[in-house]
Amino acid sequence: MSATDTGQLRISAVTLTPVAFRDPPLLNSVGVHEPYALRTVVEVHTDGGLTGLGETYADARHLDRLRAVAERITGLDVYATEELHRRVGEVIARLGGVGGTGLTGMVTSSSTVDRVHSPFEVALLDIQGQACGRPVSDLLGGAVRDTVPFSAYLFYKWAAHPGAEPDAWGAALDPEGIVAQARRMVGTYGFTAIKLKGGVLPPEEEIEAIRALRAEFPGHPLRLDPNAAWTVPTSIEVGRALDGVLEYLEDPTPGIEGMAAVAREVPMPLATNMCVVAFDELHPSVAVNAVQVILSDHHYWGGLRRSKLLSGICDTFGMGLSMHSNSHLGISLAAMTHLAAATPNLTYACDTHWPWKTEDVIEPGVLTFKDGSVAVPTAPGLGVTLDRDALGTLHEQYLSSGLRNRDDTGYMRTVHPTYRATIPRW
Ligand SMILES: O=C([O-])[C@@H](O)[C@@H](O)[C@H](O)[C@@H](O)C(=O)[O-]
Ligand SMILES: [Mg+2]
Repeated sequence: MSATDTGQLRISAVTLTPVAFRDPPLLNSVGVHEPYALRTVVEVHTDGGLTGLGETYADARHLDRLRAVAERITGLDVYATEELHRRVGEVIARLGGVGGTGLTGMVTSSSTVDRVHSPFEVALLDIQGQACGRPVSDLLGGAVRDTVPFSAYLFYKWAAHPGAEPDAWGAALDPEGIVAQARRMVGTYGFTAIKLKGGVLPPEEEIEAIRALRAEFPGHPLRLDPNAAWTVPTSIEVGRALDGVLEYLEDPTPGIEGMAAVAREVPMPLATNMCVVAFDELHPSVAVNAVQVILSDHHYWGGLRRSKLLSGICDTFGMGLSMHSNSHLGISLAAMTHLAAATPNLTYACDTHWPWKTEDVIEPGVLTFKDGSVAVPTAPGLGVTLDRDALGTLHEQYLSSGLRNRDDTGYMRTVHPTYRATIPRW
């Protein structure tokens, strides 16, 4: 009788594969994206022959922590995700130190244990789903929607990486460029909501870009996210100028106190993936009503089940829930889609960097966009399959790229040597 038949599915080995995939020169408040984005593909193997997938960051310190956890979980029952979390905690306590993942290149104090736990938990849920023949969304309470809406994620960008040929998107450095980018992205994917990554140009220019988007897309909810590039007074000014235009304003200024000061004076909800990125930051934020919308992200909120816990907390305290994204691949998109499908109070279109990538590690065809939404996979587990050739190619790319940490600021300095990532800048 196999391990699956007896209900005993134990972890027999873990494979961690860092990969690098091409990324355009997208600008943000701390610099510019390097030619490659880094991710780690996590494969958890079981004695029953099933393998589960997870995807996470690949910055060097994070990878070291993943390796240490991988050694500690052999033999663990795949249903024992609480024990997994405990063991990850033990490993992180032994290794010492916090931070050090270059998560977004932004200020963050996200819990290290949750961040390291996440891809293993996702992989275990993938295995559980395969074992019982149900999609991961069923393990999270069942899909309450068949498709998950995502938003167009616009970036100011250069036409090309220094010394390279222009990419297919071209430059976007003014309102016309941003509107052209939006037309192309909405036209290709059918997105019904639009987010602009700000914090790049002086605020009045970004206000102008948002107004141009409003004129071009009168029915699309709009969001602006300057990643804490503005002071409190500037944030209030921008918030008031965009009254009635934005569905929410994301991280205008740093910190819970600063966000609370802005929230008291602007007409729209404030959202964050910077000042509340871990469970211990929820209470201080709720106490001063710093944010009205949390952008969840299973990669640093501790996986899919802990993201559901976050959704319950948001519900309890009357906060809205949206979803954050960094550069990611298909394993993450599958996990995000299952989670969003099974989270009733996730009422905003989720962020995704998906349109910016041209390479992946999964076999194509399962995750496709129609009218801006992705159909929730119905196959057992996450419903995606690794493309081993692609995985090998992107791993080779990781080795040859020489990149081992995300460093948007350092890369910007190679072009503008005096550049400083000043937060807030305006
Ligand atoms: O990829 C970027 O440049 C974004 O700025 C990313 O790092 C942020 O984490 C993210 O998209 C956000 O919403 O703040
Ligand atoms: Mg953000």
